[in-house]
Amino acid sequence: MTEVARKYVFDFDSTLTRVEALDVLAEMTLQGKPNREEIIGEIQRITNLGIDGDISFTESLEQRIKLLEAHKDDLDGLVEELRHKISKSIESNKEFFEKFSDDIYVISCGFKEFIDPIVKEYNIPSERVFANTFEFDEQGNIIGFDEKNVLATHNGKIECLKNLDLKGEVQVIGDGYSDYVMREAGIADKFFAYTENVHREKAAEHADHVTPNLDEFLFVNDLPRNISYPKNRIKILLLENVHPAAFHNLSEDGFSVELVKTSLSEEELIERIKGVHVLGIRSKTQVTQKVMDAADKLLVVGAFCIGTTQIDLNYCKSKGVVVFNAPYSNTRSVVELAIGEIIMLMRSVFPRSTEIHGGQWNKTASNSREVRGKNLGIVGYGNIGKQLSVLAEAIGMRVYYYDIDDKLALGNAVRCETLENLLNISDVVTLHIDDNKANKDFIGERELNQMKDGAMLINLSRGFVVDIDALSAALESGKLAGAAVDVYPEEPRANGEFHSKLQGLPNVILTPHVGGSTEEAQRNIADFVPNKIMDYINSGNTVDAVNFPNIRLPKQTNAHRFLHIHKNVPGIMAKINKVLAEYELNINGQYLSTDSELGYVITDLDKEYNKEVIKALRKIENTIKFRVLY
Ligand SMILES: NC(=O)C1=CN([C@@H]2O[C@H](COP(=O)(O)OP(=O)(O)OC[C@H]3O[C@@H](n4cnc5c(N)ncnc54)[C@H](O)[C@@H]3O)[C@@H](O)[C@H]2O)C=CC1
Ligand SMILES: O=C(O)C(=O)COP(=O)(O)O
Repeated sequence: MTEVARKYVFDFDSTLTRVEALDVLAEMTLQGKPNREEIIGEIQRITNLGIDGDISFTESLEQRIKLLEAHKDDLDGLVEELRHKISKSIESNKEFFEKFSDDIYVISCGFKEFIDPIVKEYNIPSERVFANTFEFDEQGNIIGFDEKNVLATHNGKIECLKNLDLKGEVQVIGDGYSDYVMREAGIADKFFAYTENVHREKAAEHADHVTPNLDEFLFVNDLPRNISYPKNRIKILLLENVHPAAFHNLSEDGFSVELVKTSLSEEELIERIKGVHVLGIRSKTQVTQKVMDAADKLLVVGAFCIGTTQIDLNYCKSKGVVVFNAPYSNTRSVVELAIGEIIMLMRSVFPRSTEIHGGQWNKTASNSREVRGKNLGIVGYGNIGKQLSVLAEAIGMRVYYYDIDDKLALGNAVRCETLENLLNISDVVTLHIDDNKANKDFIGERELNQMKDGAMLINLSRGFVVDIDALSAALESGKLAGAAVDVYPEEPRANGEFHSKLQGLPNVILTPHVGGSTEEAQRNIADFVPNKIMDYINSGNTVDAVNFPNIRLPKQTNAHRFLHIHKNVPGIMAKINKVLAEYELNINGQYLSTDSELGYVITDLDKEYNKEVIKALRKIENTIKFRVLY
């Protein structure tokens, strides 16, 4: 694996560190000055002009140093600051710098005074750091730089590298055009545009390879690295307009994320799923067997909602694909909408509103009632049902509930033994049963007839739960005095035209599946689900997975982690450990979680391993998926 002859030439600013050091120095030295912002802006502008090669580098340096008004004493503070600003993937790959120390060089147009102490911690000695040096006056003020240094001149890096006369293949890793020119001049063999901190078009355009982090660089060169597969190679496809924070959270962690506003049809998804490692959906997208069969790289499906029956959970499991959802993030939003709708329906607010919008003043108390003292029947006493129970009591309703499971009654809520009991006594019936397909037509003609005359029905659960024909008939006949419906048997994939039998009926509130669509809920989901996804991809954790044995793993440093997903048949563990023993691997820790169909075993190893072991582990009969984490 070790290429003895290869040399690695790193840029410093915005490559090894996340920042341009002189910008940081400016922030420090200009503190408290009235025109600070202006000067910092100017320094950044000059820095960029220099980096992109639009003004000569010497010129850029001169102008900046003048504006800086820095002193020798400021440099200690700067170094301290830079220590906390090492690029994330550089920091996590210290091992590479240790192992290849002799072959690593820094060529920078920055200054040795702050570069040396930083890169020293990465085993790069001062003699392999090529950079400018400051000139100070007697008081220690920085007044200039050593103009004889080639690095103070335009394209000085070319000259510097030439003088070094390095043997073997020379690879340059940097973010700027000044790094690329070494390759253009033919002195370096390859240029890697390093975009972890800043993406400079000019550098990327000319690169042999754009590397969004050091992991990618190490992967391409097959060098030792902290994670076995660079995160930027992990593709995440987020459908159905999930909150932009999800995009931010996942991109921040280094993944390649694509956002699509709408849901996709099965055919479209089959087309798009190829090469995708993580799929994010909401309630609309159907993850069917055909979709799964087309998914050649899929590791995780994230449902950015509560419901998961749009996903073939078992088939996902059989393919080793873990599914997460957000079981609580939008609960409160649904509950608040239910409370609002109960009041709106009982007061006939929508008919009054429609009349007045049409120019009709109709002040009347008929069919307008308080909710206080009325019976609320909650069907499905789960997370939503229970929270609704508490809030409804707080506004004076008498709560009854029905659930197939035994559920503890909260507050003064009263459990009904049968659905019929509940339907018989409720002034408002609200549905919060889960999205299990067995709940299809749960409320049909018979159940509607069991309701009190003039009662109201709310459905915020799933469209297929209510027989819409029967509901519209009950409303038209006056059996029911109103309804609020948020979910429909057929819902469009994108915003646009929509038709339902319920349209135009009086005292019927129709909403387009927005029970969980609040800014707060969507924001919460955009944190919750990506955290689960990242936890699985980065560490192998499956806590809260809906279709997979749950396991929380200890964090490992300086270890290798193998994830092995297999059918739960006798003897697999023995086979795995036999292979590990054959390759003389020392096991640091091993964790197993199973259900009746599937086994998930995680093995931590404490030393380098022969890559052949991976092939051998993959070959074990009944293996579903195998992944090396780091
Ligand atoms: N409109 C919207 O935007 C949203 C809709 N939902 C839907 O709300 C529903 C409830 O969500 P959660 O309370 O979080 O679910 P949950 O799983 O916590 O509660 C569901 C409850 O329904 C009960 N249940 C299931 N089938 C039943 C049946 N046939 N008869 C009586 N009880 C039954 C279960 O035992 C459970 O207690 C789900 O269908 C979910 O998809 C959730 C969020 C937003
Ligand atoms: O959370 C759920 O189950 C919902 O029904 C909300 O779905 P949505 O994310 O709005 O498509």
